[in-house]
Amino acid sequence: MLTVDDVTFAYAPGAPVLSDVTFHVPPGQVVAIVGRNGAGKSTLLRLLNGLYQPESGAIVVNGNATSDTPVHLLARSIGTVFQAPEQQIFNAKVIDEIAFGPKQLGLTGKALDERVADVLQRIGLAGEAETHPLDIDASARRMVAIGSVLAMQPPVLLLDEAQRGLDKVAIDRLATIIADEKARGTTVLLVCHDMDFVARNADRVLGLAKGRLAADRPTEAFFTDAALTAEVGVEVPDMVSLSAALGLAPTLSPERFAAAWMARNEA
Ligand SMILES: Nc1ncnc2c1ncn2[C@@H]1O[C@H](COP(=O)(O)OP(=O)(O)OP(=O)(O)O)[C@@H](O)[C@H]1O
Repeated sequence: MLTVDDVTFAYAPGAPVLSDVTFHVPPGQVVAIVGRNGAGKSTLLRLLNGLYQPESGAIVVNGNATSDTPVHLLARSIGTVFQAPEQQIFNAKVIDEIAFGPKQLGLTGKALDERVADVLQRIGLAGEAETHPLDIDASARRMVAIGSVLAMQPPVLLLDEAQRGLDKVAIDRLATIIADEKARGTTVLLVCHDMDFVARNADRVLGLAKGRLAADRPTEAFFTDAALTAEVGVEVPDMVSLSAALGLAPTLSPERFAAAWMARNEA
């Protein structure tokens, strides 16, 4: 569970980069935060994991107010995969990188081994457990960084452009991981410029424009509102642009697209 209430933040006095931002995300929901470059996404993310404090308003992560929870304790509630996550890697074996976080949480013995084995399998690297993270390809290395956060089982998971640089197989694997986390009741936030990835994985979209929350809609309702996507300044997924190009009602659903296409051809 994540609660952001009326949050305003400025780097310089009198020049807020986020103003009056309010949203709540329940457990088991996947929310994408989208917007133009400079809209305030990374700033919001740093507020959520307690690296910055709001000028006004409040943020509560899994029952912990960011204003009075030290960042290292907050990290137990909110796991962040930063952009360029491979820079978070510092162990000499893939398995040690995955085990590091759970060990810090006090896991030992069978519980630790099972947790690590499960994550290695989920990130597709069970066969590379003993390999040095620098000896696997960039996509796999990124999966190691994602796995090291998953291994902590945070109730809130922030993925900042985690799909960027992944190969096709790894992107599918990440989609499965997101779906599994959702099923486990994790609150998942994606900061993402890839609108096809957002359309495929998010239940809901928050659109930031000039530091304000311009959109808070279910994913399909967001992407099929041309005025809103223009205001937020994002591309629409291929399925929506294809529907529009063919003069069909915009949709993210291949089934609805096919039904509309066939109905028109039969008419
Ligand atoms: N450390 C900083 N000091 C001063 N201004 C900053 C700082 N970091 C970001 N900004 C400014 O705050 C605004 C929001 O930036 P932010 O990085 O949060 O946007 P973003 O949506 O994440 O952009 P991008 O998609 O390019 O990552 C921008 O105007 C940016 O120039």
